Amino acid sequence: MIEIHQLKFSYPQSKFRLHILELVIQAAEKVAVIGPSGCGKTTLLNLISGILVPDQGTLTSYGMDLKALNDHQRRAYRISQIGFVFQEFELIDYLNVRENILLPYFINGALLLDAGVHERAQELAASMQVDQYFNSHIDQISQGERQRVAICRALLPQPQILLADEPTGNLDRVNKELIRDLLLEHATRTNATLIMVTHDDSLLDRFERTVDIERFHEVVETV
Ligand SMILES: Nc1ncnc2c1ncn2[C@@H]1O[C@H](COP(=O)(O)OP(=O)(O)OP(=O)(O)O)[C@@H](O)[C@H]1O
Repeated sequence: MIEIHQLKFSYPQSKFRLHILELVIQAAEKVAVIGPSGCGKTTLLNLISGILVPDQGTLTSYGMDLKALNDHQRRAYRISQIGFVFQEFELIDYLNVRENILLPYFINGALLLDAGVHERAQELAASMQVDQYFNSHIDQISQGERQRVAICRALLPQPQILLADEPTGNLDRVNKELIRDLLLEHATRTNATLIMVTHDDSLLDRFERTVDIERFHEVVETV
């Protein structure tokens, strides 16, 4: 469960102020996050993942008060609990599909790359319908396939919380729905919490809840 109470956050040298009075996301809930551009959707995901830290208030994730953790503990939380999928995929062009999926294991010493992980990578690629490209380079596959590879990478460490920031933004209609459905199906199968930011109202109907960030916070402009 993710619980936010009286959270206040601002960036240095920015007039933007995020103030979320109360937001509770249940464990394993599938939530779509909406709201106009600049209202703080990405900021919220970065707070939940521990990349950003609230200035005030509390943000508790699966019993952990993120503000009370030190940098090392927050990084450990992020590596062990969070899977992040981005609009721009953030794949590495000079690595092949398999290497991109395994990337978290190359860069995080805390994750152990053993035979089971290799096997799971193969299974995930099959479930995301990209296993036939395992040894292909990223520039040899389509946009929709790239996003599915990025999802495999996010899912491989078996995160409890899957955060997706406008993951369908650059895709055509068929791929938008496919990516949404694959995220939902995988989160359901693994009992993960899924929080997906989207601007596309036509994708909302399959989520358990839609959270409109504007309704949860007030933006205070200061001079
Ligand atoms: N690193 C930063 N430093 C300063 N200001 C920032 C930073 N990142 C975001 N902002 C500002 O914070 C506000 C909220 O940004 P955020 O990216 O969270 O909005 P968003 O709702 O995700 O927008 P969009 O739908 O356009 O992606 C914006 O006004 C943005 O300019």
